[in-house]
Amino acid sequence: MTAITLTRPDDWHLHLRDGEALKAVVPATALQMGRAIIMPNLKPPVTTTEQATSYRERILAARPEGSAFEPLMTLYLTDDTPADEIERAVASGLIHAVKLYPAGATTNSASGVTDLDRCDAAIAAMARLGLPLLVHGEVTDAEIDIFDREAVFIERIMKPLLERHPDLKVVFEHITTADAAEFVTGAPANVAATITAHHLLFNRNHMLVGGIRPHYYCLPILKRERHREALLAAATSGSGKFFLGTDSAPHAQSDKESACGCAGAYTAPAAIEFYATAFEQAGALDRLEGFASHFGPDFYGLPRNSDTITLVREEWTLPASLPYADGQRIVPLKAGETLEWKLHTE
Ligand SMILES: NC(=O)N[C@@H](CC(=O)O)C(=O)O
Repeated sequence: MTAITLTRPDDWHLHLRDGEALKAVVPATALQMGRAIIMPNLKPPVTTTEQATSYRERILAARPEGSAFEPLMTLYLTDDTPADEIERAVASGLIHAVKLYPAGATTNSASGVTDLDRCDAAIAAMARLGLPLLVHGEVTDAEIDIFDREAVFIERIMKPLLERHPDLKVVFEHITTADAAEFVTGAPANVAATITAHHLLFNRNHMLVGGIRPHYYCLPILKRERHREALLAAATSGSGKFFLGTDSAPHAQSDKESACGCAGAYTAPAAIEFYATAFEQAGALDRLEGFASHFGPDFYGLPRNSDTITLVREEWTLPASLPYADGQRIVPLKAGETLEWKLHTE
């Protein structure tokens, strides 16, 4: 095949940051995606409808001329999120989900939830109003090995949460293990998952063999090959429970290439190309459109996009780095490497 045309995809998990960074990263996503679920882990986090509404305005202002890209906003759940904030969020029509970060799990998660019981009223309101909870599914206990944190989360947090709120719509974000893929497959229809392109393409050897490659360091961390295979099988299964969420997470080059580097892979500049590569490797390019463009809006109860994009089989090389905020540079994943699929642009 030399070209494929798809309904325009959406990104159901995206970090855009704020301030000057917006101008640097919003256009990359706006070129490919119709909409994106915008993560609220700013400093300070986006915890109110009012904050999310003004953050949305700043994102809209960073779109390229003529772009119809639509940011779908989220709120950051804290121990103190009141149920009436959930009602305000739904009434606004601009907030499409609430994000659960266990306190300390990842970048800017210090204000995250310490005990889910404390959020019970807010979560009950979400279940009642049909507002999805997006879950960073890792426990943070110091004694749990970083490679086991997702699997332990399922038993300790996810299952009890769904037992208490069986009607809650839950997206298990950026799943990285066979355990999570199996859990979501067996769960009722109100439970779905996003999968990143990098977890479909890479395992932990790519990050650690022959030298430590900080641009592959993200959370949840890349796992062993058998987990990558299970994720690829889930993504290409045709199940509507699995859909595209890049978790593109920009950090300045100096913050990644550091003695204590930040977690996050910047994949937005070639997101759909990365997914096409993974699906082609699995012999499942015909399943890409469902995963990238149909199942996400179906789960969120939104219309599918009505326009299309075309990918062509054409070699191109990702730049070694790109401009970022405050005169800094940012290194995309697979910087300087050649890709085989390219988004066709006029
Ligand atoms: N994925 C990451 O490694 N980092 C994300 C946070 C997150 O989604 O965990 C970030 O905001 O940098």
